[in-house]
Amino acid sequence: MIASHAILLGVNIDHVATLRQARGTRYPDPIQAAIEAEQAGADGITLHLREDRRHIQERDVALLRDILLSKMNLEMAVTGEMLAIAEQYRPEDCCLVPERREELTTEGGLDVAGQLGRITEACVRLKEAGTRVSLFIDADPRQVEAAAQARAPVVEIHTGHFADARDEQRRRKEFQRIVEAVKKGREAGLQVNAGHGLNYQNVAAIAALPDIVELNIGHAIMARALFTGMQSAVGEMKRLMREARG
Ligand SMILES: CC(=O)[C@@H](O)[C@H](O)COP(=O)(O)O
Ligand SMILES: NCC(=O)COP(=O)(O)O
Repeated sequence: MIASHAILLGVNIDHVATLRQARGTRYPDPIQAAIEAEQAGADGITLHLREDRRHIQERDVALLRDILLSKMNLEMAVTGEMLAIAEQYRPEDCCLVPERREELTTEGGLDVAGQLGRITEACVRLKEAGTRVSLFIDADPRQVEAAAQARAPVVEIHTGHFADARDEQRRRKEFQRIVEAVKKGREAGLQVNAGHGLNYQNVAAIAALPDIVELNIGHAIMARALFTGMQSAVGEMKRLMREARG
């Protein structure tokens, strides 16, 4: 069997900041989490600067910009404020996500097809700032096609519906949707990433898909790290992904 290319892990550190913001203290510091995650093998650090600043703060973005040895994947809404911040800090990657203040976490993918002009403008603006744009989209071929039309080089397929599926039939259906979306993305010449809700139990099925380049995983790794430490939590996720890829 020809081994497919290695799959990369972007570690999302949002929820270290959630714990910090819970009391407004200076600890735990997501900066330390990022450094430890990189030392444990993270191929990149993902952070979501939300409009409501519920966890990651702009200070975190600024410090990590100077500290990271791997790459920064800055997740953000498609707003003038966030585009200006991305132009200021120039992360290697910028993942455009939908955002609603009342949401508990990201609920769905970005509707690229329904706002193609606006998303295309954002992609052009970020490319001019030297940032590689990724669009966080549902496993929907129509959204994949729209992402290609918007000239985004990367898409990140939302795996939350697969992760949240409560029965095997639903999980298989959501998984098949992801398979189709990944195939569509490759056919469109896009880099295809995936993320949201992935954990130590469900990651292998997604990591085994040979055309996926990168997984962005945060909540499950941070939860595990609370008990086993970051080195072990990131290392175990990398091992599961490597084994799944073969
Ligand atoms: C886009 C995505 O799936 C997540 O990275 C998102 O950032 C989750 O938002 P919270 O980190 O606020 O749960
Ligand atoms: N884009 C997905 C991400 O960065 C992490 O999502 P989660 O693992 O915290 O659900």
